[in-house]
Amino acid sequence: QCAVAAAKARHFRWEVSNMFWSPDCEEKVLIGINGQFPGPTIRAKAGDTIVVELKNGLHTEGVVIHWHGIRQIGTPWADGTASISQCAINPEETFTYRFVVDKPGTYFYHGHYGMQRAAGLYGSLIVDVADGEEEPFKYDGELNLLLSDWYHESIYTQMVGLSSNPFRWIGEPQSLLINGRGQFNCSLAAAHTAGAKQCAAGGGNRQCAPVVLPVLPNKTYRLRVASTTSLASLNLAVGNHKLTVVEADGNHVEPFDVDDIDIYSGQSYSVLLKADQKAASYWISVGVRARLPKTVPALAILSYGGNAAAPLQLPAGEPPVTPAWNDTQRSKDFTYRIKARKDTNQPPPPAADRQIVLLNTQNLMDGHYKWSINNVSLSLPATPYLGAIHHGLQDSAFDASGEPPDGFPEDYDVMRPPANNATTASDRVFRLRHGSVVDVVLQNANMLKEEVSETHPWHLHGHDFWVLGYGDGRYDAAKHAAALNTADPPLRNTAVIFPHGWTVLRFVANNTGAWAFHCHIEPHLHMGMGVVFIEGEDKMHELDVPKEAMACGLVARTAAVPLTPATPLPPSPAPAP
Ligand SMILES: O=C1O[C@H]([C@@H](O)CO)C(O)=C1O
Repeated sequence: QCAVAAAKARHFRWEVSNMFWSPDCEEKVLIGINGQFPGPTIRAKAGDTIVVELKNGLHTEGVVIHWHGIRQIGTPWADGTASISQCAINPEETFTYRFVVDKPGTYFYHGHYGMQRAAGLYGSLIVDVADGEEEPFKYDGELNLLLSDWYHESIYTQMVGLSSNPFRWIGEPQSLLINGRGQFNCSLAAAHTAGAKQCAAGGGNRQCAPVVLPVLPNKTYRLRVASTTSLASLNLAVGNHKLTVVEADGNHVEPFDVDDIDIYSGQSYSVLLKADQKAASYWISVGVRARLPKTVPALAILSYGGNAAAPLQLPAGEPPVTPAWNDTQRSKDFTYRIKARKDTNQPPPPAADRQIVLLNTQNLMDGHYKWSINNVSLSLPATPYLGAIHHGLQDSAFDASGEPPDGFPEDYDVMRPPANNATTASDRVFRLRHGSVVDVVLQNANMLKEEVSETHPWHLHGHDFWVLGYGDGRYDAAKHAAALNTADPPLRNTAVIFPHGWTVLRFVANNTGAWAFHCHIEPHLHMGMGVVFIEGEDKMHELDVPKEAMACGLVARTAAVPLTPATPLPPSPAPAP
């Protein structure tokens, strides 16, 4: 009886606003929630309903919040993606998100309108197992690390640069943040100099004081690590401690031991750490991977003694050095080791109904830098797809005359810069048959620069997918399909493509909605690096979409002429005495 009654609604009343803050000891303006940065942590149990009444307290711009990793089964309008699942919430308006967190795991939430995530609009979302359930691994305590990167330039300056001709790239971040805290001034010195260590004590500024994680000797801790960086791929290492990886993106993985973990934007991990060392404290380093770093590592402190209020003992010795940014083989070795946990594994369907190949290229469009998928750069429509289809307005709200290309020419050389730079922008969508099994081949390619290909973490909304395999060069089904892993592939919501490489994913298109699938690097998405999947188009008119979610574009106009509302059922007559 108790187990059934346990699921509950958890209410949050939030106001988003701009505020002065010093995340890396330099004062800037960022986007916070209820006066906090990062935003408040949501903690719930699997099966709970989360209700967030979100007031937009920004002065002149809309806002939405995406609940990253939550599948929104039956509530696609609560996915929080502007132009896709809802209209941006206007200043002074309040919108209520209501959704079920169906699966335990380490998640986070963030803005999904323009580049608001990079302005600091994010926080942790942690879902514990339901009452009476247990994780398949044991630990005594938990530590939470939300990783991000931080730019001193405002997101407006960044966005204007990205869309200008000539192009102005945002460059590398000024600081890396752990739970919203970094130390820019210290990072001017090498992170391991004595001065930096002093600086790492925070210089008395509460907002940029380093994170101290209290542990008790011989206890085992679950470190929850999530990355919501705008650009940086990261590596996390804890001095003198091994880590055992047990969870990735809200799914169990077969445990394996490592010295450090790579984590790409949009991903999360749980790692177990045994506090089995002798000193009073140890450094935790978070460093940049996959791009030539111009940002020094962020530092936090693992403090034995268990009392966060005790005077801080800076660790003796050097912080651990995270692996070289360009040791791609090491990143591949780590990533390829991630497999579904044996005793909780649910293997994927053995075959797909449809394969979509997505070629990732950097292109020029009328002199503007774009990222395109099969030579098409995503441009979002004024009317959210979900609302447009719900109202039967496909033909006028976006280009519904066809799908974007689902492959690229046989003779295209993924190792050379694109010969044809005439990319086009489009708001076309892929329409997936409800319940069909879809394979996506993400194909990386050369940039406009010779010999360069970058790492991209792709994130799917509304689903987890199985990662069936990775490889180098061009994916060739005849050569590679047989070797894909359909036995114990990990379930994830964000998977990386390595430079000049490919990654194959499989998912079941059984969640009615409009779902973004995109590179989680904020400037890359802004430059068009994504696609949209429409699932259950024929069922979308049945959805109970709150009217306030759709008060913009063509749907705002139809809302003035109300749809024929379903006649409410009359109240049941009182039973005869
Ligand atoms: O999108 C990008 O643009 C720059 C560079 O390619 C052009 O300056 C870069 O490193 C990206 O990831």
